[in-house]
Amino acid sequence: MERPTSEDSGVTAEPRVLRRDEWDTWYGTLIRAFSGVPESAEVLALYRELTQVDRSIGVWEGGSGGDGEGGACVGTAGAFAFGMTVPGGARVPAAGVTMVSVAATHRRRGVLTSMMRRQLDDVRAWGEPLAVLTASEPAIYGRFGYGAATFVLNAEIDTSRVRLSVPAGTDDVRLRYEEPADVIDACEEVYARLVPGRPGMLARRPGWERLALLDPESGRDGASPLQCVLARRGGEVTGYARFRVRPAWGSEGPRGTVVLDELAGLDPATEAALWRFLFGIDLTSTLAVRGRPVDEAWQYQVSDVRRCRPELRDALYVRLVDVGAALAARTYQAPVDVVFEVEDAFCPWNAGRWRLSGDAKGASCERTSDPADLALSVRELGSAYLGGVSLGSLGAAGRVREVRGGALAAASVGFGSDVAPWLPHGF
Ligand SMILES: CC(=O)SCCNC(=O)CCNC(=O)[C@H](O)C(C)(C)COP(=O)(O)OP(=O)(O)OC[C@H]1O[C@@H](n2cnc3c(N)ncnc32)[C@H](O)[C@@H]1OP(=O)(O)O
Repeated sequence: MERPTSEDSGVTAEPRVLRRDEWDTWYGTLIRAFSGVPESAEVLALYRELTQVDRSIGVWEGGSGGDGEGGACVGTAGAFAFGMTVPGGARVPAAGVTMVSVAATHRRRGVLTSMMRRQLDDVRAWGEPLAVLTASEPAIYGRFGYGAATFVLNAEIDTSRVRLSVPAGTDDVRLRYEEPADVIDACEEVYARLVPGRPGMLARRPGWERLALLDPESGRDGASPLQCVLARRGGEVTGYARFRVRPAWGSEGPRGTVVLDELAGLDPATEAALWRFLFGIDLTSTLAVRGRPVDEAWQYQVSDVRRCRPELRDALYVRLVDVGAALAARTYQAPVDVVFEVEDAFCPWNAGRWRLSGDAKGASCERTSDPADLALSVRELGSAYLGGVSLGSLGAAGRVREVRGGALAAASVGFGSDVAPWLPHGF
């Protein structure tokens, strides 16, 4: 089917960098594309502050000036400057693609495609080897080379029936209610210490810690304001949980729900103490958790995992913007020496053959004219990059072609990660 070009559909403007004074209009376009329900003033103010305008683009149509000035904003996209942990613990610059929208009046005319083109060219020019995002719909970004790389666990735990067995040392952990804002620095310190240990975690940029405290009444869905419990061991802060409680009463009595927002612990005993606390809050019978790591310990401590109703969900999508730099930035849990034949129609600078040699200490990845061992698209490399999706599984799905026998299994082991990659919060 022939598609109108951006020119014959009336969208003539190319994406251009946002100006600070255009933010309200630009953000208004985004909000409308997400249904138009207004955000609270505090949420709006924080996002205005966090937006990196010099890394944000918009498409403006019908303005008087040559650059579309004064026209309508019909497309938006931003790219936070993040540092993301990769296997081995290095922090790699990653553009956090965000706030993507196209006005419904201008959909399916190539506006998103033009923004993705501009943005990936920019990310490359900034020297950032990775672009990452969470997708409103998984079908959108594969064509631009993004692959689903991390998954999260959601659960609705029936705490009236499920018991938790905790490891030794759990009773040494002391918990205390605190005002969330009063202990934000202590919580951030815990968070920062966890970042290098898990691929996919993002070092928080200044100001991001305040996102976790935003608590507009409209977002509570009948639950309490945000509550916080701080964990200490031997006087030192070792973890925290932020949560809400939604009360409910049935004919049989109380059946409230604890809704977990965030939980972090520096050691297994602290984590277990926090989970035990959440399981046991009086007048509740459900613990609702979303977006947890897929390998989190509580799953192996419960008496009945089925009554926890676990559910997997795709989370972080990864795009290798510079294949060589990205693959060389992580380590490999078993030695790898493999030539990839990479297909990348959207970022052709990545296409062709690359030799990756590496182990648990480091890696190099260079262009080569040697014959290929494995053939795949950049999207599969993105999926496998953090060790959360195995190259072997992608091969079994027909998405990686093994050219040299044995190469797939060897590379698959090397790319794995002992700790499941995890993105703790959206952006
Ligand atoms: C990281 C984030 O911010 S995720 C948030 C993404 N934004 C939203 O979901 C808000 C609501 N939706 C929108 O604003 C728009 O529909 C967008 C941004 C998803 C798509 O914008 P458009 O300008 O319509 O996309 P564009 O015309 O460039 O489409 C390019 C291709 O992607 C396809 N496509 C676009 N959106 C979708 C979708 N939601 N599902 C499946 N395919 C899609 C198009 O059909 C087209 O395919 P083709 O090249 O085979 O013809």
